[in-house]
Amino acid sequence: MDLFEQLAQTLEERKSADPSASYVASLYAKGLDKILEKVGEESFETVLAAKNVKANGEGKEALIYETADLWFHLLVMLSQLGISPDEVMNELARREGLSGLEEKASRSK
Ligand SMILES: N=c1c2ncn([C@@H]3O[C@H](COP(=O)(O)OP(=O)(O)OP(=O)(O)O)[C@@H](O)[C@H]3O)c2ncn1[C@@H]1O[C@H](COP(=O)(O)O)[C@@H](O)[C@H]1O
Repeated sequence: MDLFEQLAQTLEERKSADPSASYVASLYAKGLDKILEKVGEESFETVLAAKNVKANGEGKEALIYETADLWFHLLVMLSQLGISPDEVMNELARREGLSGLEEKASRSK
């Protein structure tokens, strides 16, 4: 089992956990809008961290930290909506070897 699958299993288990004892359960209890707010916040923080690396060549650890926060909150969002990380992986696998430029050009044909 890979880390995403393992985490997805933990997130599923947290659906019946006490919100006062689990961060994930507290997010579920607050609802999808709160989860989406966290995804937006973590996306913004990831972009800021990446810009800092670009400007100063420093802060790669901060960028890794923020990216982990973002991936984690995306997994919580997917879990809340009943979508497994495997389904996203399958979509990426389907695209493997398909040039993004060719795919975009084929849309207008
Ligand atoms: N990977 C993570 C993980 N990454 C980040 N976070 C939490 O995500 C939150 C994001 O940070 P913020 O500073 O934005 O949080 P905050 O200020 O408390 O948020 P707001 O209340 O302001 O919205 C922090 O509380 C982090 O601890 C995580 N919490 C849990 N996990 C995984 O989820 C599992 C289940 O967690 P619990 O449900 O808490 O047991 C854990 O065992 C971990 O594997």
